[in-house]
Amino acid sequence: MIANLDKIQFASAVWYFTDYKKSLGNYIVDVDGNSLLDVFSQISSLPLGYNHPDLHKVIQDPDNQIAFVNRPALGIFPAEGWPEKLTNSLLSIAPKGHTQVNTFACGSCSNENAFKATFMWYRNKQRGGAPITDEENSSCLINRQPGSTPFTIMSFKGSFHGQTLGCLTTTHSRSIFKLDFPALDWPIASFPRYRYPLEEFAEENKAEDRKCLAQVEEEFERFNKSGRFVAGVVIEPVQAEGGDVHASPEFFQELQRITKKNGAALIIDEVQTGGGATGKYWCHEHFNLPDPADFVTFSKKMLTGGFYSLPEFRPQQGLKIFNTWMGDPSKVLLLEKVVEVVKRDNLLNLAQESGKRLMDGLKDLSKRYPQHIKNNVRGIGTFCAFDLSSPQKRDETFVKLQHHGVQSGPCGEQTLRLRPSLVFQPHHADIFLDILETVLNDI
Ligand SMILES: Cc1ncc(COP(=O)(O)O)c(CNc2csc(C(=O)O)c2)c1O
Repeated sequence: MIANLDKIQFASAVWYFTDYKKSLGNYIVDVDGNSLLDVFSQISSLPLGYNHPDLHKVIQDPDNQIAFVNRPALGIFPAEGWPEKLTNSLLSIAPKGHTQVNTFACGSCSNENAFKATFMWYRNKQRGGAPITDEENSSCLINRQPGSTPFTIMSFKGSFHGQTLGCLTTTHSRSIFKLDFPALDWPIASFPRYRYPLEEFAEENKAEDRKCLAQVEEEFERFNKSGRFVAGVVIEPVQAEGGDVHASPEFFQELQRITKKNGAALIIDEVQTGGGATGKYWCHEHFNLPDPADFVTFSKKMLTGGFYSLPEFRPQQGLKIFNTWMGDPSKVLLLEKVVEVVKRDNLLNLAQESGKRLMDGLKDLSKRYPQHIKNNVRGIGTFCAFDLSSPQKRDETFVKLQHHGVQSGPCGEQTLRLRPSLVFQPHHADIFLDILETVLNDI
């Protein structure tokens, strides 16, 4: 099957063809009939696992079929009832203080448009109400200032924000994503790298926070002095592709203060951390930020891309935060049902309960197999990860887990990350941990 696909397109990234009829709940089934406990869930994008009956009902409902058949250009032809759909789905689970939401196709599209909305907001602040000049309108058509601005977005080493060109400039996780592509010269600061166990290295890790925050301040000063104004800062609550790298609530609280002090926007990229796996819909809500983030971008488990933004970031004109589809109402119909099921079945609490079972078990295995699992087991809810002793051992463990019936996911240099769906229960954690121990005795 891969060979057949490869006749049509590059297919070497395919892991295996999947039987989406037989895949069910937490289990993915390949076309050979092998059933694996899926703790990766399509790169962390399945909210309710495979073939959830409530989602099938959404599609079987005749009132909904119209939305699946007629995909609207949402920016100009929304269907009757669209505001209510957005209210019942996305706004019903919005981060505290957010009342505005836009939908887009994917995570990259959401981050790209958050960057654009940030640049417009920053330029309008500079204008202070002055009219747009003819020189601005003519110069931007040929990519020249003043119409094209010299603004930048600050990002962090190890980050991942997408592979479209603007996002790619803010992505720094793996060279394979960056090689051969042009990149904009935007500021890059360091994301904290902690020593574990955290309780033993509290002072060292606080010093690490201070060092990284000082770099943020330095980059603001360096770029603003040169007129390459930093209009926004984009950051993941946990750097996922970069290796599930965590930072303290205090780091994020201080980052928000520094960002505000420099007149820039804070863009929190919840594409991978958002959607409930951390026990809250929004991971950054574990950080008790003093104020709402200016933007919260999302995709994956939310089934639609998009961003929440504070009212001051609304565009002043049409067609600037805009594209043909602006998302997909059929995905928002599914999301509406997901939100209902998460509430009905208390799945955010389940993520906390299953996550605790995972973390306790992983910490126990890291104590009993220190030669294989490093002592930096980390996670929030089921958004967990552990490091093997080397990239090679990580890869070997990944393959042997697969052969023993577990589909996990690699990230960073030597990390295995867990990204189960929200229907993952404590007994699934036990099954995973038992199989992991079997594999640890075989690597
Ligand atoms: C934190 C964060 N921000 C943005 C993105 C981009 O989302 P998509 O464009 O892939 O939907 C992602 C997507 N994650 C992702 C995992 S592997 C991958 C890839 O392009 O290879 C992408 C993300 O994790």
